[in-house]
Amino acid sequence: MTEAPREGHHAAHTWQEARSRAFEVAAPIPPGPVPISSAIGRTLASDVLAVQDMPHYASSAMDGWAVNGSGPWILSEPGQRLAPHQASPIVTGGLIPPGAKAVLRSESGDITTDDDGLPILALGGRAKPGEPRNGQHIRRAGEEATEGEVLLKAGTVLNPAHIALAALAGLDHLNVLGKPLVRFLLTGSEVVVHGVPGPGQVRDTFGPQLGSVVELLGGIAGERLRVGDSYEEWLAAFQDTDFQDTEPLPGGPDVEAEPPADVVITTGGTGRSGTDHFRKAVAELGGELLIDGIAMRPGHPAVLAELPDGRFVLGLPGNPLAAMMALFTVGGPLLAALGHGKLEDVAEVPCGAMIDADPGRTRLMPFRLMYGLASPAQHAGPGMMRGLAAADGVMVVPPHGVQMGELVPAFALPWGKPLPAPKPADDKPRKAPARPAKKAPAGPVDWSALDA
Ligand SMILES: Nc1nc2c(c(=O)[nH]1)N[C@H]1C(S)=C(S)[C@@H](COP(=O)(O)OP(=O)(O)OC[C@H]3O[C@@H](n4cnc5c(N)ncnc54)[C@H](O)[C@@H]3O)O[C@H]1N2
Ligand code: MOO
Repeated sequence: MTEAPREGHHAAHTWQEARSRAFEVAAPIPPGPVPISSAIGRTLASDVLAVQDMPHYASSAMDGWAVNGSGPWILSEPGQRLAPHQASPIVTGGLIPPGAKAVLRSESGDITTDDDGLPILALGGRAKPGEPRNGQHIRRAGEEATEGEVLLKAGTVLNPAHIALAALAGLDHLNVLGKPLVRFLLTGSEVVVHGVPGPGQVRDTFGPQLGSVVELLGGIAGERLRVGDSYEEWLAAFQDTDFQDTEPLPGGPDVEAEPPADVVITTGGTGRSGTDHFRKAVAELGGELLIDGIAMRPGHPAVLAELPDGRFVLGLPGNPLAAMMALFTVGGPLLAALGHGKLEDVAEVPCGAMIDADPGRTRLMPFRLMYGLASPAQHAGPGMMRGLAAADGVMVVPPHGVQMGELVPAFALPWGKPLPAPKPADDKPRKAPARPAKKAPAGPVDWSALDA
C-alpha cells in the first residue's frame, strides 16, 4: 500500500512499508563455496567433516631420533625401517619411519662410538628415568580426529580458529550461507575525494565509510566506481556487471575478478533534475522500480529497483544524512533478506522532547540518550553529519508527532550499542512529567556542552 499522491509528489511508501518491502522483495542467496581465506564471519551451511585422519600420519613431536627398542642404538639413514636397537635422526613433525617405537629427544641422547669406532646413539645424562617409553613423543595418526568425524557443525559462524582448523584438515573452500556482494556507484562531478573542498565542491562522505556500514548491515563491500553527471556514464555503469574499482579498498576482496554484485548502491542522482538519471537508466535497462520515494525525512527520494539480471540497485540520496537514513531503512532489510537474516524489530525509547506533527511524513531523528530519555540531536539537517556522529540511535517520529516522555519507535546504529529496553509501565518513575507537555522543550535539545 502506498500513500495517496500529494500534489507535486509521487506516490511514496510509508517508512514501515518501505522497510517491509525491501525485506520481502529479496530471497536468501543460496549457499555456496568460498575460499577459506574469505570465510571468516560467514555461516557454515553444512557440517565440515575430516576428509582423512588428523594428523594423517604419525610424526615426531620432538627433534631427536626415532628409535626401536632399548639403547644403545646403531644409527641408520633417516626414513628407513628400523630393526630393534636401531635409530635414525628425526625432526619435529617428521614422518615416523616403519619399525620406530618412540622418539628420543635430542637432549636425552648422545652420539658416541662403539668399540669398533662406529657411531652409536646412547642415552645421555639428561634422559629421564624410563626414557624412551613406548610411543613417547610420537603424535599418533588420527589423534585429533578420525576420517569422517564432524569438525565444525552447520550454523557455525566462522572465526579465525575455525579457518585454521579447516586449513589443517586440508580444505580450500567452505560451504557457507549466501551473503550479498555490494558494489558502489558514487556519482556527482562536484564531489572531490581529497583535501578541503572549494566553493561548489563537496568532499565525498560516502567513499570512506559506506563499505563499512554495508558490512555492518550484513553485506560484503565490493568495488567502488565513481561517475560524473552524464547519462551515458550512468547507463554504462549500470550495465557493467564487472566494473573496475577506482579505489581498491585496503583489505578488500583480493580475488582477481569479483563475481557479479547482488546489490549496487548508488549515491546522488535520485532527484528529478537533468543530472539525476537513476530512474531513466533503470527504465532503459528494463528494470523495475520497487520503491520510488519514501514518505520520510530526510531521505525521501530513496529508490530501490531490480534489474532484469537480478541485481538490486539502491539509490541513496546525495545528502549525507539522507543517504544514511535511506541505507538504514531500505539497505538494512534488503541485505538482511539476501543474507539469511531477519527483519530487525523496531525498538522504543522514551522521548525527551515534544515533537510537533508533520502530516504525511515520518521523521528520522538522530538522538542521544540523556538520563534514559531520547533527546533529538542538533545539527541533523539532511546534509549534516554532526548529529548522527554523536548519536546513540535514530527515532522514528510518526507524522502526528510525539509528546514529552512518550515512547517513540527507534533503532540503534549499526556501529552502536543496542538500545536499552524501556522500563515496563509499572516500573516508570512514580511522578509523571512534572510539567504539562506544552511547556516541554520542542525540537532539538542542545547537549553539545555535555560532550567530553
Ligand atoms: N526540487 C526539488 N529538489 C530537491 C528535492 C525535491 O523534492 N525537489 N529533494 C531534495 C532532497 S530531500 C534530497 S535528499 C536531494 C536528493 O538529491 P540527489 O539524490 O539527486 O543527489 P544530488 O542532487 O546529486 O546531490 C544532493 C546533495 O548531496 C551532495 N552530495 C552528492 N554526493 C555526495 C558525496 N559523495 N558526499 C557528500 N555530498 C554529496 C551534493 O553535492 C548535493 O549537495 O535533492 C533535494 N532537492
Ligand atoms: O531526503 Mo532529503 O534529505 O530530505 O535532503
